Amino acid sequence: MAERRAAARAAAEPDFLQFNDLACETVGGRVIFATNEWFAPAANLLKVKQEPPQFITSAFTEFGKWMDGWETRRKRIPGHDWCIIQLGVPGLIYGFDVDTSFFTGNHSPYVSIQAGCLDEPPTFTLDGDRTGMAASDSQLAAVAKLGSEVWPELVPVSELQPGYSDCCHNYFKVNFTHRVTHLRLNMYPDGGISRLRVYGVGQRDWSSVSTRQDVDLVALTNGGVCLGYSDAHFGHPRNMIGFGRAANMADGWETARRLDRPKELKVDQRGILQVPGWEWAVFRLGHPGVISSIEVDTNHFKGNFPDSCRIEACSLTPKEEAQCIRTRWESGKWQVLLPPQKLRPHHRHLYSEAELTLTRPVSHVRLIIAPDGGVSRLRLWGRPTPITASSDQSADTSLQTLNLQTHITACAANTEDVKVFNTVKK
Ligand SMILES: NC(=O)NC(NC(N)=O)C(=O)[O-]
Repeated sequence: MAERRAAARAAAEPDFLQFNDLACETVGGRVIFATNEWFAPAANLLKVKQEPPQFITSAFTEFGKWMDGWETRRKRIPGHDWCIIQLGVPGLIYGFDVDTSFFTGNHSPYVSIQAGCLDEPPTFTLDGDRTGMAASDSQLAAVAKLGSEVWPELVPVSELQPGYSDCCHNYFKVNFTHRVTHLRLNMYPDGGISRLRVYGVGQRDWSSVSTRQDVDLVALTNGGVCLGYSDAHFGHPRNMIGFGRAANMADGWETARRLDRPKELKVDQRGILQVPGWEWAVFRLGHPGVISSIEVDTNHFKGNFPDSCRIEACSLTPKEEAQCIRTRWESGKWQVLLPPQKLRPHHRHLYSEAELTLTRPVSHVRLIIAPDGGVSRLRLWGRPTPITASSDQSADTSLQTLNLQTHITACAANTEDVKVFNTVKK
């Protein structure tokens, strides 16, 4: 019953929720200006997903009811409230979730979102105004220099549902093909919003990166993105490419226990479990490159780390990528990058060049774990390879080519995979 409910919920959710949150505080997203923050600060909008909005009936501050979101005072002057958010990872935006959890009777009735595409980040941070008056003239003048009034609209003025649990997610799909660095979130005329999730794919400026410098090519901050997976029961694989080390198990990739594990377990000469099934996650690198070292971190996974892992890689054109997504990544192009490795609990596994079996540039990788379990971080260190017009991977860096429709297919396929996984052995 619970599974059926989860499947129905997943079917109703938009596909863009599979992408990365480019504004979250953990990737460096921050609010640089808010017209008013009387009841609750706008910084709450960007809290990490693992900290869902709370409501504490008995919690009050000297300003009023404590709320876990951004809440302005009831406006008694002309205008509307708005704030400016600097994305932690500039990139292409595919959709928003404006979450109004627990704002009932004080939620913002209308919202719109504008995009800033700035070459130079502003050098100031302005504190939100808690006095209940309008932001000062000098604050507004500084913000006006950003041009926020004229920024293009990603979400036109739209009605918001209040924060009851069955309608608090207000999803907005976006069709905008420019790299976004900032957002202006407008509330009409005032009120509260608990969280803003900005789903997209990072776009790093690679011109400043030397081809002789090792970088984590799959990092979210460098434009890496998860394009498919077999199971994400407890944690999404995109968490593995997040910033720093994982805060806890929820900040990693964790699958359900596979039901096809043999009743009696056996190991081979290397001590690796002999099991019929495995779980997988595919990533596109932020830039094609030659991978020279790998980190697989099972931090926090102590009784539920995978027995072993291996990594495969390949180089795909956007057309080939679309085809792979349609066929659920069963393409024959995969080649072994890291042969099977026995894993340890709660441990940072480092693999050097000598242990890797591919020396050519790749654009996609597939992490395979057996039989199931959790991995908190995956780091793929390597050198970005120069892109020539004739190169196979020429368009891979232009994430504008990401085909959302094929991604939807992959997500639908994964839902099916979860069903298949419960009854059929791989
Ligand atoms: N009970 C309330 O939530 N009142 C007010 N909001 C807060 N946070 O106190 C309001 O009406 O805007």
